[in-house]
Amino acid sequence: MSAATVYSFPTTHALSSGLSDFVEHLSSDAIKKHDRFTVAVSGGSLPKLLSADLRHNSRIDFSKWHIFFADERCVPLDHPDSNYAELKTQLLDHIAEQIQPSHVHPINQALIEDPEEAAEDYMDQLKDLFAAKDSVKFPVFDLILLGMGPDGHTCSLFPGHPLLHEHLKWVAEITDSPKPPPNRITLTFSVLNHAHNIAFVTAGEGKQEMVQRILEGQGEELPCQLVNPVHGKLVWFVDDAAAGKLRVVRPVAYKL
Ligand SMILES: O=C1O[C@H](COP(=O)(O)O)[C@@H](O)[C@H](O)[C@H]1O
Repeated sequence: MSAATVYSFPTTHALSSGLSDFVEHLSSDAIKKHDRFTVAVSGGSLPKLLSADLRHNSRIDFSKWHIFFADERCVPLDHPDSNYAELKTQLLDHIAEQIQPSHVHPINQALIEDPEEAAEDYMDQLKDLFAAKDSVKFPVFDLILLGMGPDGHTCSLFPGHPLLHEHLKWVAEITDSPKPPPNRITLTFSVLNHAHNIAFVTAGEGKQEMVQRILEGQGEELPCQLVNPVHGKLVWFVDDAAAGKLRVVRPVAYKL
């Protein structure tokens, strides 16, 4: 995997605060450059770690944000398994007066019974924002926020799954996810790797072995190791517990 900067924090509280500063910095840079901030957010433990501090950050102009989902489970938007529902609880409900509803892009709920159609529809949503010109090969997000599953999966890209070799689609369907629910849609590596910035966010002792395998291991093809930005920057936000087994990669303290 390409050289990543690893930021480690003594507690998840400190991690959330550092992450909020990081996102604020990227958001303000992107808004200065192109008057908007495009971000894709994962589910699982990420929305909580992301939002604890961010939702109180009054220096951010959320009205310029366009929020997509790095992956989504094919369930209703108010289902406990929905990544959108979790982000809504953790962040969107807290910034509802600042964010424009049309700038938040959940999966089309009418299509959850047909993951292939749901994925195509999601690609159309991306095209509406990113591909005003036909020449756009892949959407280029200002930031993609990724989680890391204990098996090394990220988004809904699982170890050994054929989707690891999907290079054409922007959004793919998966109907045999080893982690329930089985039906999902996910951004592909082609989209992930074209982002300006990618941040993995993970915490807890339960993740330390996999963090070490991903960042220091060799000869494996774990999904998180296939995240290699073409031109962008790759960073990890972890707590000291998750960084506990790193021996070669030296985590650094986060500084703007
Ligand atoms: O199923 C999923 O899992 C991953 C990892 O979740 P975590 O709870 O171990 O952090 C998550 O990044 C992904 O978005 C989600 O759909």
